Amino acid sequence: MILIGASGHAKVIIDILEKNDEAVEYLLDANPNIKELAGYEVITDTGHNYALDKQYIISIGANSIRQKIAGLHNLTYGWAIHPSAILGDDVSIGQGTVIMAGAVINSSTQIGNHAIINTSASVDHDCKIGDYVHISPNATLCGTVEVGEGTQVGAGATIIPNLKIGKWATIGAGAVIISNVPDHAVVVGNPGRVIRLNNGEE
Ligand SMILES: CC(=O)SCCNC(=O)CCNC(=O)[C@H](O)C(C)(C)COP(=O)(O)OP(=O)(O)OC[C@H]1O[C@@H](n2cnc3c(N)ncnc32)[C@H](O)[C@@H]1OP(=O)(O)O
Repeated sequence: MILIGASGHAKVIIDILEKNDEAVEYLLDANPNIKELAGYEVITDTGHNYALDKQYIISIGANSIRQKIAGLHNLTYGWAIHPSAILGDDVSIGQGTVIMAGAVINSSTQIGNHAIINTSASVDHDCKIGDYVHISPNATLCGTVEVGEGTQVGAGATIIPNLKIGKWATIGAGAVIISNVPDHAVVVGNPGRVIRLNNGEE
C-alpha cells in the first residue's frame, strides 16, 4: 500500500496496516520537507509519480482534500480495517475507506469511498454513509441514518434513528442531533442547532 499524505491520520492507518500484516511501501506528501513518517520513507508528491499498478489510501483527515486528490488521479484504492473493528452482515465498504480500532458497523450499512470511521465510532444498522465522510471518534449513529458526501460527524456526537444529514455538513463534537440537517450546516449542542453554513472550509 502507498499512502498519500504524511500526517497523524497516516500514522494511525500505518498502524492498522501493520497489524493486518499488509506492507506499507512508502508515503507521498506535497511537502518536500517531510522525509519520514513512522519509520517509512516520504517521497515528494509531484502529481506525476504515481504507480498505476499499486494500491493507495489517501491518508488525509480533511474530507475536501481527500475528495480533491481522488478526483485528480485514476488510481486503485485499498482499505485499512483495524482487526478490532466489528462489521455486521451485509455491510459494504467503499474503496479507500479506513475503519479505526473499536469501530462497530452494524448490519446492512453502506459506507462510501474514502470515508473515515474513526476510533470506537458506532454506526448502526441500515445506515448510508456517503463518500469522503468522517465519523469521528466515539460518535454514535443510530439505525437508518443517512450522512451525505463530505460531512464530518464530530467526536462523541449522537444522531438518533431515521435522520438524514446533508452533504458537506459539520456536526460539532458532542452534539445530539434529533432532526434532519441540511447540506453545509454546522450544527452544535444538545439539541443540535445550526450556527452557520460551511462555505468550503472545514
Ligand atoms: C482523531 C481525531 O482527532 S478526529 C477529529 C474530530 N474532530 C472533532 O470532533 C471536531 C469537531 N469540531 C467542533 O466541534 C467545532 O467546535 C465546530 C466545527 C463545531 C465549530 O468550530 P468553529 O466554527 O471554529 O466554531 P467556534 O469555535 O467559533 O464556536 C462558535 C460557537 O459555537 C460553540 N461551539 C463550537 N463547537 C461546539 C460544540 N462542539 N458544542 C457546543 N458548542 C460549540 C462555541 O462555544 C461558540 O459559541 P458562542 O458563539 O456562543 O461563543
